Amino acid sequence: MDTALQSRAEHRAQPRHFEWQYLDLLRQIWTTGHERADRTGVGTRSLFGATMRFDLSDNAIPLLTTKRVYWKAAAREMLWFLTGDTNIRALVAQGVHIWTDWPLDSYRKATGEAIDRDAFEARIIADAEFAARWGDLGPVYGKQWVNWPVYEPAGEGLFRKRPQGINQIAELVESLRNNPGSRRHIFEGWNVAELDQMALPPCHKTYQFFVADGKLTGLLYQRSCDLALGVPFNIFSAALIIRMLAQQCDLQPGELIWNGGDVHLYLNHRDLVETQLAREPNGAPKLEIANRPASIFEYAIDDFLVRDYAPQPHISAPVAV
Ligand SMILES: Nc1nc(=O)c2c([nH]1)NC[C@@H]1CN(c3ccc(C(=O)N[C@@H](CCC(=O)O)C(=O)O)cc3)CN21
Ligand SMILES: O=c1ccn([C@H]2C[C@H](O)[C@@H](COP(=O)(O)O)O2)c(=O)[nH]1
Repeated sequence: MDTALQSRAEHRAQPRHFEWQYLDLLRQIWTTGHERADRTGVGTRSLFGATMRFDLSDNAIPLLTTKRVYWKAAAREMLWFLTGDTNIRALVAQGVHIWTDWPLDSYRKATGEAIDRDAFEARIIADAEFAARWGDLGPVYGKQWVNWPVYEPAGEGLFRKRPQGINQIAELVESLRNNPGSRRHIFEGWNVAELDQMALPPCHKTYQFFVADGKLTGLLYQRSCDLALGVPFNIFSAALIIRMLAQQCDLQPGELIWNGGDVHLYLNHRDLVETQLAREPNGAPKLEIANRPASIFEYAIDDFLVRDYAPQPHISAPVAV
């Protein structure tokens, strides 16, 4: 940078709070989004193609401050993905309810039983057989990330499934360590052949990474984005996996770049949108990772500490199933 530019940059006012990107998108979609019917029957306002960038240096973490985000639920979900598990039982046992509505909906439709969510979750925890039958989401994120199925030729035009699939996360750690300049640092959830077995096809489907100057930057492409409920979790989780990968690969955190495809607000989120847009961001939350486990698969929830997070009150909103 020439010196004139540099000194101008140094004298620039404080950068805008990271959260304005989110609030601006919320306002833009609510006021100008394309209104349409959607799969859930709720209806949305929608915009196609959006980007947000978050600086992760100095432990900064993109956790919204204009409403409380239950980041531990998102962190537990991320750890659950990394185990390869796709059954909600382990989540429900930890008090994480964000995936319960989909198996519950299938169960109600299949049996006609008008069971409520708490009773369904209690049965999932109490009865392992019931959980195996009704709690599985199919080969969603965790399965594809750490055990992407591989079929090998078995002669005479037949194929056999390899006992162990591809662990994309383990391979990514190796490639970041051994070939940082690669343009192939990707993990992918969109297994075309298995989409029809999934409770929901992946939304946060593609993650790509970039190493420069000892820093790890990650880009998430999310095809479908519930801006009010899903995205606050998704940006936290994406930042979290960048931080875990950086730690495992002796890199510093760089940036998170979030790219949304169909970014939408459900029509029944009006109260949330109006309440949240009347608030202003405050403070700079930090994430500390208190331990360095031997591998990316060995983090525990207590390894993650969020500091300087004093958000405004939670705003509840219904989830479209
Ligand atoms: N319509 C829709 N939006 C989503 O965000 C979403 C889906 N469906 N289906 C699959 C997963 C599940 N995810 C969810 C589901 C629910 C919440 C939710 O209700 N969040 C509330 C309360 C969280 C809590 O109680 O821990 C929130 O205020 O963040 C968030 C993400 C993200 N995904
Ligand atoms: O991590 C997630 C998972 C899901 N969503 C949202 C995006 C949509 O509102 C629904 C998925 O519906 P599709 O019809 O499959 O697009 O869930 C999210 O924002 N984040």
